[in-house]
Amino acid sequence: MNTLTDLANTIEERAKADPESSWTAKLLAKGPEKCAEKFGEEAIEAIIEAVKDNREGLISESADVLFHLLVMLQSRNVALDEVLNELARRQGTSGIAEKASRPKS
Ligand SMILES: N=c1c2ncn([C@@H]3O[C@H](COP(=O)(O)OP(=O)(O)OP(=O)(O)O)[C@@H](O)[C@H]3O)c2ncn1[C@@H]1O[C@H](COP(=O)(O)O)[C@@H](O)[C@H]1O
Repeated sequence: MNTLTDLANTIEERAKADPESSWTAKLLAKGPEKCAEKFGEEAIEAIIEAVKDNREGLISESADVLFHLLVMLQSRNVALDEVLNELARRQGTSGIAEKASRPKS
C-alpha cells in the first residue's frame, strides 16, 4: 500500500473519530463546504510557492493539498480508488487527442 492510500484509509477512520482529538475529524465535522474551502486555500498556497519558485515551500504546500484533497473527497464519500481508476482509464490517451475529440460547443 502506498502513502496516499494509507492516508486515505486514516482519513476514512477519522470520519468516525472525536473532533476534539483529530484535525481531520474536526474539519469533516464542519461539513463538505468547509472541506472544499480549505482545499482551495491550500491549493492557492501551493500556487504561490510555485510562482515564487520556492522548492521546499512547494513540496510542503503540495503535501497539504493532497491531504486536504483526500479530506474533501471523504466529505463527499468519494473513494481515492474512484479517482485513481479515472486516472488509469485516461492512461494512454493524449490530452491533446482527448480535447480534440470533445463535441464542439
Ligand atoms: N497529513 C496531514 C496533515 N497535513 C496538514 N494537516 C493539518 O492541517 C491543518 C491546516 O493547517 P493550516 O495552518 O492551514 O490551518 P490553520 O491555520 O490551523 O486553520 P485555519 O483556522 O486557518 O483554517 C494543520 O492543523 C495541519 O497540522 C494535517 N493533519 C493531518 N494529516 C495526516 O492525517 C493523520 C490524522 O491526523 P488527525 O486527524 O489530526 O489525527 C495524521 O497522522 C497525518 O498523517
